[in-house]
Amino acid sequence: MLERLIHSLEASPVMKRGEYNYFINPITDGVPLLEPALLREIGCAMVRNLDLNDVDKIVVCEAMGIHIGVAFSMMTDIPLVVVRKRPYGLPGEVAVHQATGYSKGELYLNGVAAGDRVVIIDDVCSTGGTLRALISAIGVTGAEIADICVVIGRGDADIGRPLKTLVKIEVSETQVRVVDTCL
Ligand SMILES: O=P(O)(O)OC[C@H]1O[C@H](OP(=O)(O)OP(=O)(O)O)[C@H](O)[C@@H]1O
Ligand code: HPA
Repeated sequence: MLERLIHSLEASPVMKRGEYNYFINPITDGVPLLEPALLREIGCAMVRNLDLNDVDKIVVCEAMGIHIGVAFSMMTDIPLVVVRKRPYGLPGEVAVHQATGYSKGELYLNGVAAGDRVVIIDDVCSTGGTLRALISAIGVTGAEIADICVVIGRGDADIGRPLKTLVKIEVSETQVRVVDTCL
C-alpha cells in the first residue's frame, strides 16, 4: 500500500519557485504523467482513512485537487464540488483569499450550503494557506466539515483543525524524502 506514491515522491525533481523548493510529482502537477494505478492507490487509501459518515459532498480546489476528487467521488458515489480560481457571480458564491508558499489569489466556492456535511481533500498541504482558505469559505456557508485529508503533507502547517495526510515528506533543494505514512 502506497508503494507507488512513495516511489514517485522519492523520484521527484525539485525546482526553485523564488525561495521555495518546489517538488514536481504526477499527483501534485500531472507531470510528467499520471498512472491510473497511482491514482487508484491514493483513492483506496483515502477511502480507508476518511470519516465518510453521512457525508454528502466532497470539496476540492482547482487545479490539482480535481483528479484526486474525481477518483474519490467515483469510488464513494459522493458528489464533487470544485472550488475555482475565477468567479461565476452565482447566488451564494463565497470568495476567500488564498496564499501559498509561492502564489496569492482568490478562491470561489459554489454548491455548498448550511446543513451540508463535507470532506475536504487536496493533493498537498505545505503552508496550509489553501486549506485555511477552504475551511474559512465552508465556514461562511454554515456547512459542517466532517474530515480533511491530503495526499502529501510537507512542514507542520497549522490549519486550526485535525488534518489527515497519507504521507509526510521533507523537501531539500535537491530531493524529496518520505518521513512518515498513514499506515
Ligand atoms: O499549503 P499551501 O501552501 O497552500 O500549498 C498547497 C496548495 O498549493 C497547490 O495549489 P496551487 O494554488 O499552486 O494551484 P494548482 O493546484 O493549480 O497547482 C496545491 O495544489 C495545494 O492546493
Ligand atoms: N510541489 C507541488 N505542489 C505544491 C508544492 C510543491 O512543492 N507546494 C505546494 N503545492
